[in-house]
Amino acid sequence: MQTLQVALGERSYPIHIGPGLLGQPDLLSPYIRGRQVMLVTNETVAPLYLNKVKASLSAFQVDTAVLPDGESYKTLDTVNLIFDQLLEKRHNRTTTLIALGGGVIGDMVGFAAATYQRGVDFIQIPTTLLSQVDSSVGGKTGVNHALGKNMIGAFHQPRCVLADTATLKTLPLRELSAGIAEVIKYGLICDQSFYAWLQMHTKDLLACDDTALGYAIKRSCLAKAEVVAEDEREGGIRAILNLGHTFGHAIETHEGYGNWLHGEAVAVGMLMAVDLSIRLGWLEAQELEVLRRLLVQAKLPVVSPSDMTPDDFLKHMAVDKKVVDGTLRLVLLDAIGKAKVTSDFHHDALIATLKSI
Ligand SMILES: NC(=O)c1ccc[n+]([C@@H]2O[C@H](COP(=O)([O-])OP(=O)(O)OC[C@H]3O[C@@H](n4cnc5c(N)ncnc54)[C@H](O)[C@@H]3O)[C@@H](O)[C@H]2O)c1
Ligand SMILES: O=C(O)C(=O)C[C@@H](O)[C@H](O)[C@H](O)COP(=O)(O)O
Ligand SMILES: [Zn+2]
Repeated sequence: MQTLQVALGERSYPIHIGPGLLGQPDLLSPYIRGRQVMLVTNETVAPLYLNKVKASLSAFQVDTAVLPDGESYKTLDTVNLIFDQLLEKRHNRTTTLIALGGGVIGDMVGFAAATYQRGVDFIQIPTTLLSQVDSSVGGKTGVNHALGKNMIGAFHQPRCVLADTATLKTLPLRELSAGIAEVIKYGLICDQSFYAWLQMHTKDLLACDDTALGYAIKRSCLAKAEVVAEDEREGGIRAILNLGHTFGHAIETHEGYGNWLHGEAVAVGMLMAVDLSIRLGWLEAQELEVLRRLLVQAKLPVVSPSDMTPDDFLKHMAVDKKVVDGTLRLVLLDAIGKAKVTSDFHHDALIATLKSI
């Protein structure tokens, strides 16, 4: 097991990464303050891992909520099902919510924890690659709105993150690929040598090789922990974690939540960000092909949805959370490993990118 730390003063917390961590009581109990625990998962993950986690919590009053599975259920109505359980089982302010599942469960449970009785503790047990490298860390929680991704939410940090890499053995290949998209993001925004490593080892990640997965998860969490420690609430630098997301969220919203996986939409979005950075003269032209090859290797899409026009993109991008006073800001690259948030691009260049990808 490897342990990283998210350094946020009194809200600091560990990220434990390794195989076989589920079912170890000592990794969870130090982070549970009261006697009550609400273990929340979904219909797919429950038969796989719920009993194992529950068995490790025998010292507590454990209640469970099993939610429907899918991005289309990442809504206030589904979060309300968590509140129903919490109230029916009389959970008080010392309760701890535990999110067992992918990013959809993590985001919703985090939001329920941020708002139940004005805020209670929660723990992340991520079981997808995407949630182990990204969504379980950093405290962004929330739900989707029909008009925009993650539009309702709160910053609320978990008390600890337990990433059992053995759970990835049951993950469908398409979901593994979606997680690799966020891993590639870290190479692009802050680590050129990790990006080069990914060119060599993406096939190992797809084959669920323990060493490769362990390294990629650790490197990604380290990058995210550093950025979050510097800028917890996205006043500045944290926005680089949004590379490809302004385009990607537009795809997810337009296509209907769940039809394009988050990682798939981000993959095409990153290609757009690289294409635009090249058009602006900031990045070497060859980088578009390098990224395209890597995404293809990772079995990710490299073309935007056939039914989306540039106007469709612009409509959705206009509600992006990085928009300031009506001005769109994008995360673009000055070099591989060097991202910036900028509004310094010509509208025609953006349209050319939207048309060409
Ligand atoms: N909060 C953040 O910082 C942040 C960061 C990135 C993404 N996100 C959000 O995360 C969500 C995507 O997360 P995701 O990719 O984990 O998707 P997901 O939560 O929908 O999980 C993907 C699928 O895998 C299933 N699953 C989970 N673990 C499994 C396992 N071990 N074995 C078999 N099946 C398993 C799930 O039930 C689901 O069907 C999006 O809503 C995105 O917006 C949030
Ligand atoms: O943690 C962050 O900050 C991120 O931007 C990570 C992203 O991968 C993630 O998809 C996040 O939920 C997007 O945030 P949003 O603020 O654009 O909704
Ligand atoms: Zn993301």
